[in-house]
Amino acid sequence: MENIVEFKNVSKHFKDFSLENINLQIKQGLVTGFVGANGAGKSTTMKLMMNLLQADEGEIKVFGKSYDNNNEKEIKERIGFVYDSNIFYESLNLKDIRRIIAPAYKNWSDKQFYDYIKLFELPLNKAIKTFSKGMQMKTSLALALSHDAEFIMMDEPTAGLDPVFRRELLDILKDLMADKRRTLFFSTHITSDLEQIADQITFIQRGKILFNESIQDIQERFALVKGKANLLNPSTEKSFISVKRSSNEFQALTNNAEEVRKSFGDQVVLENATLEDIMYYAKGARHQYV
Ligand SMILES: Nc1ncnc2c1ncn2[C@@H]1O[C@H](COP(=O)(O)OP(=O)(O)OP(=O)(O)O)[C@@H](O)[C@H]1O
Repeated sequence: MENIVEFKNVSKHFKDFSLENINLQIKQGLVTGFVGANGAGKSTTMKLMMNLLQADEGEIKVFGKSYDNNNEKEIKERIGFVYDSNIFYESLNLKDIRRIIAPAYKNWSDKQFYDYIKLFELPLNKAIKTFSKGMQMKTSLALALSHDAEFIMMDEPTAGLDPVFRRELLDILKDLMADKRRTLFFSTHITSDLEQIADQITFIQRGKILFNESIQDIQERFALVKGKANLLNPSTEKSFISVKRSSNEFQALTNNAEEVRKSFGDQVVLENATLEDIMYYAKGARHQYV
């Protein structure tokens, strides 16, 4: 499977925060969900992908090309970056925006644009400032699709949307992905959206990628483990990413369910871990795990 994006040992340092040694591959035709706590580095990673920020170390390739050698325009033609807020001058309407944006793209299709505007039920003549958050999100998506973007990147597209529109948006995204020609990468805090649509999950924590795996692998490897607290000692605890104790019992997260099954047998109970469980336990992780 082709890599649409590839990060090799990428680092970016700010005064109080660093993205460290990021290795990441985004595969063609898949939906990859990007999760991590507030401030974990998701937007920074996406800005690096868009060349809105430049890495201090390492190599970034998009469609197999780096941003040097005057490749930027060619790469950007093929990306639709869906922002989470209105980036256009607010008194413009959709007709004005089309007039400004269309000439910038070789692959622009007016037919696609008007088809999506109709599908998304957006008004052409109303100022963008009157649009709801959901309408602004649809506008960004319609623009990305009108230049036939192969790689669609969205920063928290479902944040602040009502549940009905969220589901509609997920349906639209599922339809777009049906022919596997496009690749979708989006950040979110709403893990239930990912359970509906994602093939792959990239998990970032404090500037480090903890894993980038298929949903199936995550479901197989990760589990919540429950048992009596007297089973815990420094050696057995090594099987767990993090452990929460109450007086006589513990609950823990493992990323190696099979090993835990072998070593603890029926002394413990294993349950499927949701993405939310993984995020919750990973916050208290005692060590780096991949
Ligand atoms: N230009 C910048 N200069 C200095 N620090 C920055 C800059 N951009 C981001 N940061 C810092 O980098 C860290 C990561 O920010 P980032 O926006 O990437 O996180 P995030 O995972 O997208 O968070 P959220 O889920 O809250 O949107 C934060 O501590 C932020 O303050």
